[in-house]
Amino acid sequence: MNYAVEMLNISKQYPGTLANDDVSIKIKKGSVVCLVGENGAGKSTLMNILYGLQKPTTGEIRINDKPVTFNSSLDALKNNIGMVHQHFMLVEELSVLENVILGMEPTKSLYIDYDKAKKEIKKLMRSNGINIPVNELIGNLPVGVQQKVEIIKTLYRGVDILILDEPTAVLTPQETNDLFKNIRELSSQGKTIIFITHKLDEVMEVSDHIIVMRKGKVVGEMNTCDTDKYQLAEYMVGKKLPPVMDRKEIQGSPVIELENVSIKQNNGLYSLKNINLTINEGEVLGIAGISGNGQGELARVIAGMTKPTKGKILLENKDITNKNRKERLLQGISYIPADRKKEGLCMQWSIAQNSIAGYHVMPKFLKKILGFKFLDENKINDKAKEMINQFDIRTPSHNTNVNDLSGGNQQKVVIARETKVNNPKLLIAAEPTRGVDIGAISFIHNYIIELRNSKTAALIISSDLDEIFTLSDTIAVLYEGEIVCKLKANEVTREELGLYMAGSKRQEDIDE
Ligand SMILES: Nc1ncnc2c1ncn2[C@@H]1O[C@H](COP(=O)(O)OP(=O)(O)OP(=O)(O)O)[C@@H](O)[C@H]1O
Repeated sequence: MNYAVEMLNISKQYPGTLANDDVSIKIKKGSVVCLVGENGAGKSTLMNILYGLQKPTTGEIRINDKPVTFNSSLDALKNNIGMVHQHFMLVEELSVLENVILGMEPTKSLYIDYDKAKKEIKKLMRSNGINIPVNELIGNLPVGVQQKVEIIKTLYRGVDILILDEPTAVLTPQETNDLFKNIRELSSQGKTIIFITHKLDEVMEVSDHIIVMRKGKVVGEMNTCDTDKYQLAEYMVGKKLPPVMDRKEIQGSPVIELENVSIKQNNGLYSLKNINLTINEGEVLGIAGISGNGQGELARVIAGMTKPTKGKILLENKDITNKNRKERLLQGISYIPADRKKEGLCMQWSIAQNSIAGYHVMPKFLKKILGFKFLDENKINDKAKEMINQFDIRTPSHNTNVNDLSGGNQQKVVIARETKVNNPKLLIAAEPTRGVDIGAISFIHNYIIELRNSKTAALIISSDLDEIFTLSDTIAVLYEGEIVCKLKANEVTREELGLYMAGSKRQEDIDE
């Protein structure tokens, strides 16, 4: 049999963690294979080994029947293997063209032959149904388009085997559809695609074959046509997931109120325009909408990271418009940011240090959590161990750097800190389950509803409509910085919401 990839008896030992434990996989040429499994199962490690970023402790790799040894990703590229990471490796200040040819610039009489490069890239784009302005700066492009640039970059390098690590985590549904079209096109050209994801609908839609990992081992393999997403979910978690918790009926008073809040940017455009909204005790308000329509700004203006140009913000009837982030934190506003690496964690700090990061300079919190107004390492470690247990954070120790955790486990550290240290009156959670496995999603969803049942108000921003429907009492849609509808979650359908997300406005729903 002609396999594109064979990884045989691969083990990878990190200090304290056996990330891959005698893993063997064989991948047929031209197939689309999904690699699934719980957080920390070893999926990224296995793919980083295939891409030459990590060396296996033991084991063998064969590409197109030939044994290979990789010392770096350059070796992998020489064997026509490419990888697109969750966090793109593009230079924002350079153009699409410059990024694609970076390190592989064609030359003519000692100068870069941009015309030749442009022709080649345009040809690649045409044959893959991709259309991107090649002279545009990367920093000006939406993430979905940046990802296409990453794919074109790998194809420019002649890649036949393409690894995509959670490629849809940052994409809108439309961008995800486009990506799947590209994947099908590439597979029909004989390219082999390996796709890591936690989203089971995507697995069922895009793959031919599925490999399930748990605790460093391959625990199952199947053809996609022989399973369904419910069976797969059970396979991945090893048990049935608990149902979503019942909601208590709560007649709460307002926790947070926004009155005509606007943010005008330097270019004169508004990222938020006349936002009026109230979230009551025991209410989850879900913000739906295609990302880039003001969701990030809304979270940040309430958290106190940015100031509104106009309007008022009230917390329990008190004006907090001019209070900064630290003051709002002290008053009970917790914030789980969408990007855990940029805003949620100090990546070089340990879990224990991150478990109180931000709060560590506030004596009031230190007294509340540790019993003292100063830092006591033993108490911090105990607190971190408690969080590790409650949130099932997979790590060898509380002293492990968060940089060495798998993506989903990093996310759990942020959620644990923002909900356990602060006991929030208002929880702002942007994409709270991004990169998190289905078992942990179920835990986090139930945990947010438990907080809501004990009267916490919550603002949930999510590009995943299933998540919005699961968590919300009320749903609002943001479109171009404005709230275009606000409805009870049980009175709106997905289809209706889709229309509002595309900009169709219903004023009577906004006037409360
Ligand atoms: N550089 C590293 N040093 C030490 N341990 C690491 C390192 N990278 C990963 N690990 C550990 O190896 C294990 C497997 O991690 P890996 O990132 O491969 O999991 P994953 O299946 O991709 O998880 P996720 O779905 O959360 O992304 C985890 O326990 C993680 O903490």
